[in-house]
Amino acid sequence: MTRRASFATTSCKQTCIAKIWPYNRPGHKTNPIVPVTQPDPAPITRHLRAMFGSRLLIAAVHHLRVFETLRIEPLSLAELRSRLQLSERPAMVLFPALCAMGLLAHDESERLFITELGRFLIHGQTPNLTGYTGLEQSDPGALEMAVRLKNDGPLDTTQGISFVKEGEGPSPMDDPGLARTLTLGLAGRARHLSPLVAANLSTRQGHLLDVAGGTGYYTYEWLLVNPESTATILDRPAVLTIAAELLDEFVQSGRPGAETIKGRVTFLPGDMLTDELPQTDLLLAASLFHDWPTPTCQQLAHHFAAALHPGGELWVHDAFLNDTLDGPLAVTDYSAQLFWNTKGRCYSRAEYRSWFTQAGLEPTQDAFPTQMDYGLIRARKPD
Ligand SMILES: C[S@@+](CC[C@H](N)C(=O)[O-])C[C@H]1O[C@@H](n2cnc3c(N)ncnc32)[C@H](O)[C@@H]1O
Repeated sequence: MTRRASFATTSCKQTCIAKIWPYNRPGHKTNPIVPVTQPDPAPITRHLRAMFGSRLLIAAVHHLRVFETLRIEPLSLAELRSRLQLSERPAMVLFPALCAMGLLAHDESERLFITELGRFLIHGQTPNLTGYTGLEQSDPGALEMAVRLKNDGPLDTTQGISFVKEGEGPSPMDDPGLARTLTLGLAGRARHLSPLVAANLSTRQGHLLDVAGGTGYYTYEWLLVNPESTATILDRPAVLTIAAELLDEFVQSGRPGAETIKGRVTFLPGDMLTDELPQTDLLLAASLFHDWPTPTCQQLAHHFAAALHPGGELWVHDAFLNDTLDGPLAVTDYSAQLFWNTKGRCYSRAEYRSWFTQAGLEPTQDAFPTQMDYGLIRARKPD
């Protein structure tokens, strides 16, 4: 879908009060605490992330010359990657984005080809728009995007990567000032989405492990809906300092039941990649996998599966690519933003399901949209 068409759909949502995903899903209790309607802020994040999609477009046309490479014949993803010398991650960010923009498509043999629209981006084609797009080719963001695509990330990683702690190297999440900035930067999103997530997660008496829980809002909201349950929030120590401050505020909010939450939450400072995880009934991975490359996601899926009791559930709250890897545009733009800022990207539900199956879990086919182009999927550990 083109950006224009996609935004046109959004603008209806923008002006209407979007209906939040039904709380009365069969088998799930209605959550009386969450208001039934509130506006979806997705247009704001879509416009923000469109900048990263623009950088991909300019880099593809002028610095990687994707359209020259494909002009003779359609190519498989593997062949195109090999000719452009792109690693898996940048390829899985760039080509779904160009498909979502309507510039490339897959033929019946899964080969990528240039669409009629995309032909305007072939140098030497008459008429073409490469002179016009070329006016932006020296934009610093586009130049840097080209570098990151070719290098699978920034050239200088000595200060560490946002939202990521891996191994012994420095991490912004272990620096008190940066951890505060980055965690509070996510607080508004978490505050808005957490009641929707809590309303869709299973309602049960038991324990929730919120891995890489950040602000902790997802846990606090779930505990409000599940007054007999307990929870653990695992994150880096500097992040949990902020989560504890936000919990104090939450407890004093005057919301019914909020005063009971403090005694039901455990903060667990640690490293989710290497530490043994506490056993749990539900495990929430909110905006977690998208910070990591595929092999780490596979490793995390095994690690999380091992932490679940039989019959326990792994829930993922994230933005998902189409299984056909051709959109949606809002998510390919988000994937470009994550590619720029983290070690990850957006993944399709099919990719998640394959990791969960390999880890011995049983993924369901359910998909529960929340807001801001996010949704929930889940997998169950067999009894
Ligand atoms: C994108 S944030 C998501 C936070 C929260 N789940 C949310 O949705 O708002 C990723 C979180 O992962 C945490 N994290 C990164 N590497 C980690 C590690 N090795 N162990 C534990 N937490 C880690 C970061 O500190 C950060 O809070």
